[in-house]
Amino acid sequence: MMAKLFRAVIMGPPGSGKGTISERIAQSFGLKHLSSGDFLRENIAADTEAGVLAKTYIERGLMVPDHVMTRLLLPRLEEMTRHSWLMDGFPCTLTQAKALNSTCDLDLVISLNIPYETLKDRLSDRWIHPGSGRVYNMGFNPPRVQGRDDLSGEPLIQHDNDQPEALVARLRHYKDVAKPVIDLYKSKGILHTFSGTETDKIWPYINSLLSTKIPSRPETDTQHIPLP
Ligand SMILES: Nc1nc2c(ncn2[C@@H]2O[C@H](COP(=O)(O)OP(=O)(O)OP(=O)(O)O)[C@@H](O)[C@H]2O)c(=O)[nH]1
Ligand SMILES: Nc1ncnc2c1ncn2[C@H]1C[C@H](O)[C@@H](COP(=O)(O)OP(=O)(O)O)O1
Repeated sequence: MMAKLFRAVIMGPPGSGKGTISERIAQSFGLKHLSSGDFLRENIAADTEAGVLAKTYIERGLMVPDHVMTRLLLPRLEEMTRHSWLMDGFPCTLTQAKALNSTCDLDLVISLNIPYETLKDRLSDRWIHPGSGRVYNMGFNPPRVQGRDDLSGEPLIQHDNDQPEALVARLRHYKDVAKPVIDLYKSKGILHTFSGTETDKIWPYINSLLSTKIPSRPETDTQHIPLP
């Protein structure tokens, strides 16, 4: 018999570790990791109508408008009716949260609360493989060969909007738009907030919370794979 499906969202400012923690959750609990940034990049690469539109905003370091995001993501979620998933990067705004609400019932929302200084240090040290979206940090998870992606060997790049000047504006914007979303999930009783400066210290708390909510891997009957 298939276990109950599980749907979760992870929220947090840029650099808070959503991508990093989502990968750990996906590995440990067998949820599919869905990322708004990855969906956008796939659509841009495939030159879809929404992708072409989204590109004009992303290139300027702007948020993609709500109607483009919902047009892009909701059909993908509707295809996932038989899967458990964890969504990273969506919803970002109250309009997006309401649209998501009308498509599915969330079981849990994880909100990451990380000090500004920590975000600034991490992002100024973040390197990305543009082809895959794989993320490195020169201190925390460096690539095996400096400046090169572990799998493809291709060069890594840094985003202009990861630099401190752009980051201040991105964080201010995140705070403004995320607050009503966080309030909404709090009022639904599904919000869990984790604060700290290190992913490795936050992770055990998230892991134990999810262990109480997802007793076994939802789409297989295998045991949790413990993380190193
Ligand atoms: N030093 C340090 N770096 C970390 C830690 N956790 C994550 N990182 C790095 O910090 C950067 C940001 O982490 P991501 O997982 O990309 O964060 P995100 O919230 O998905 O960021 P956005 O995609 O910008 O929204 C990456 O370079 C990570 O490798 C940590 O505990 N310590
Ligand atoms: N839910 C959402 N609403 C609006 N724009 C979004 C969005 N999710 C992602 N974007 C935009 C912001 C970024 O310009 C771009 C890339 O997303 P990302 O990979 O999550 O961000 P980052 O560049 O901070 O690592 O897409």
